[in-house]
Amino acid sequence: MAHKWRGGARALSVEGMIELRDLTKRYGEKTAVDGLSFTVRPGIVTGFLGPNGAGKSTTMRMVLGLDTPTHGSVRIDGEPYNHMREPLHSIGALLEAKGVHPGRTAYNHLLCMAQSNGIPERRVGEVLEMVGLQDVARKRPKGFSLGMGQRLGIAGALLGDPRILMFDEPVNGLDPEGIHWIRTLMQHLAREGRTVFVSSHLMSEMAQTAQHLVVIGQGRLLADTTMSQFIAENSRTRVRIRTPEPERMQDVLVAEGLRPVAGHEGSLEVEGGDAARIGELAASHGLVLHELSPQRASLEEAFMRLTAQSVEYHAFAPSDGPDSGGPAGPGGPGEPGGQAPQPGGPAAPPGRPSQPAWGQSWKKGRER
Ligand SMILES: Nc1ncnc2c1ncn2[C@@H]1O[C@H](COP(=O)(O)OP(=O)(O)OP(=O)(O)O)[C@@H](O)[C@H]1O
Repeated sequence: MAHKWRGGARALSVEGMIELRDLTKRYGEKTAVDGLSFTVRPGIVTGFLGPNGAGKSTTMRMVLGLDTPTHGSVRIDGEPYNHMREPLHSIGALLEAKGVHPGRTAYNHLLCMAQSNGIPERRVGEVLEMVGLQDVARKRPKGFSLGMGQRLGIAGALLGDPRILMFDEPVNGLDPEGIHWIRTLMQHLAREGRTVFVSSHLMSEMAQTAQHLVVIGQGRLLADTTMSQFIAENSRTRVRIRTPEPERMQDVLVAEGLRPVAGHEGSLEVEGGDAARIGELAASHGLVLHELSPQRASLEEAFMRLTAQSVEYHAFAPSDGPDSGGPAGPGGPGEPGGQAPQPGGPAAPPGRPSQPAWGQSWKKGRER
């Protein structure tokens, strides 16, 4: 990956872009992708998010011409994938299902890909080194760990030194070191001016990796926006208050038209409250505060709010029983057995209707 991509006249138009226009895919009665239109641009990592079954993999398969759209179109660098003579030079992809010939070594697998795309053999050694698989180049991938398999898939994606890279769930099942490696690689590729389009279920991972987000639910576009705008537009802020006189504080807040709810460990939480105003109110009533902290919503929370209506298969967390609405305890965010804590992310507010537990108890029921 020696060069940076520089813009010529073509680069100003469509080069490095993936353009979807009214893309639709139906499988019988099922509409997997429903009129999607968006453009993925170079120089940044674009995260592609959506609950299970939202249509991410189907969309990515249509980008690569592996599935035929029922309606609409996808263009890469201005043309459909199937019109490209040597597509690996334009777009490299890692899809969930890896097609590796069981009898071929890692080296030969890449060599076959290279030969069918007019790529010189020396590039095979280069990409194996880039992904750290040079020592196992002559081994068969069937004995590879999940992480090694992902690295081999990424080596294949990088083979043609393409300007556009597309990864479907690249960190699925990887250990922290593997996740860190892929994240760093994607950011590096984007800094080189490449287009990086990556799907993931891991909200916290996307928060650290992507600058732009495309969110879909049940095949439809829900958001196409920057990361910071996405969080701001789809989440509400909350203020946490801790005081030795919670009842009196509550009365003061209610008198101001605010709606405090019982928070974690005896705290009060106010949706949409302004911390400065609450602090002034407390001072004017002589109330001692032990904590007054705005709770910034995490990407995970913003995502769940946005997609709550469009998840395909709902399952409910154990907390949906009689205890739902109580203080966040074990199993709640940040607690053992709960969702991964988010940097700056709040605990689930008590009193709020429970939402499906992300990544905990959702299971797909595929017709495939
Ligand atoms: N070949 C197929 N035949 C029938 N239905 C399909 C087929 N492929 C996908 N679907 C359905 O289309 C919908 C979208 O599936 P898709 O795999 O694209 O979603 P996804 O967002 O990638 O999900 P996940 O994150 O769980 O992988 C699902 O309801 C799925 O069951």
